[in-house]
Amino acid sequence: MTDQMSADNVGRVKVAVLGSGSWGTTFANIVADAADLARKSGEGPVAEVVLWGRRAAVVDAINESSENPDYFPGITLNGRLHATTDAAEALAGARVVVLAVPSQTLRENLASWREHIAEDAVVVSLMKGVELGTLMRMSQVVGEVLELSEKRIAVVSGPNLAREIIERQPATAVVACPHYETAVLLQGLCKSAYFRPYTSTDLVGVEIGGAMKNVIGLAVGVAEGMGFGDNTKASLITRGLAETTRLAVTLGADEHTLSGLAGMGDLVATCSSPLSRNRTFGEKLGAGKTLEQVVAETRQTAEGVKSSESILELGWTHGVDMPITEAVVKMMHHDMSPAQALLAFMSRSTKPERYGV
Ligand SMILES: NC(=O)C1=CN([C@@H]2O[C@H](COP(=O)(O)OP(=O)(O)OC[C@H]3O[C@@H](n4cnc5c(N)ncnc54)[C@H](O)[C@@H]3O)[C@@H](O)[C@H]2O)C=CC1
Ligand SMILES: O=C(CO)COP(=O)(O)O
Repeated sequence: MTDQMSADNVGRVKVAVLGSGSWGTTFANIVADAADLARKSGEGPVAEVVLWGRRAAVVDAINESSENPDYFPGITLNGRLHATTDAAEALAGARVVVLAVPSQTLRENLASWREHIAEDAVVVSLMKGVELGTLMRMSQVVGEVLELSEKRIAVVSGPNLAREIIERQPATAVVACPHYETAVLLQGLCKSAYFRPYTSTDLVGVEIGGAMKNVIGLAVGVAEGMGFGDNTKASLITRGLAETTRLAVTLGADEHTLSGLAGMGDLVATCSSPLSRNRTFGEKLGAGKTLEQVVAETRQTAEGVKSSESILELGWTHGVDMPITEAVVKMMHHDMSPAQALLAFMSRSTKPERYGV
């Protein structure tokens, strides 16, 4: 897709969504529904959506009965959605490539997909994590492995609990790309009757908001599991947003992004919803289960568990104080009990409400 190309002269666009888990399936369905709307109205680009998945049984079910029985049994997907286990087939001719795999496997996935990704494709990350070791945001991993300029890398993020959106409940999101026209084009591809995307050029703010809300969601879940009430949870959400904003702004984000959909919006959705995997993970831990028990019970990706470590290191590297993230890391990775983590958090030295950047 060239920089000059606009939404008006694109016409048909092949969109490959890689990853047929909870969010990949849901996002593919959004784009297919958006294409139906565009087809009917004659306005905007019309996407042909191909979903790649690892498991043949899931792919067959999508193709034969428009259902993903592993994640959303009983929900009818858009009938035009086509699925395949062959990444080369999914990627052939795709001008938009959407990535929906766990953050920590992205690098190895991209290495195997790279040769099939068209040179002019725009690559969109749906992931909310930070890579362990490199401390890179997902768009940075994409840029490094695929050697893409940032103009061809975008992110979609926001308060988007997949279960609600697959039921076609109204939701909003942010499509972020430093190249504004690309963000507008992608906005057109996923705007449906129930999904309203806004544009942003602040990739850093949108990605840090998405990754951090998982960590804060874990902390709020722990508080819930320990039996604490709304004051405790509101305090964690608000101080979590302050922590998120400190980190994001230090990394170059616009402060306003963090009070938008990809910051506060997603934080509120995740921290309030029993549908959130991160919040549920924390809740089980807070209620007294061991980390091993909770890990064994968790089938879907709870990104904050691993990303809490990389995010804390990122904060430390840039001299950002991250007390909630630190408490989460101690519980997730250093055998600290929720009660000990709470004590450590509450007994820190007192501070002004606003400090740091
Ligand atoms: N589920 C949700 O409501 C939302 C999730 N996200 C983000 O989307 C990303 C993906 O999450 P979900 O789809 O929810 O997770 P999921 O656990 O539901 O699905 C992950 C998918 O990746 C596949 N997968 C696992 N390991 C893999 C590997 N090594 N190579 C290739 N594929 C592999 C799984 O088979 C599965 O299809 C995460 O970063 C998450 O934070 C973002 C917005 C909403
Ligand atoms: O990102 C999400 C909501 O926007 C999904 O949250 P969980 O990964 O915690 O389920």
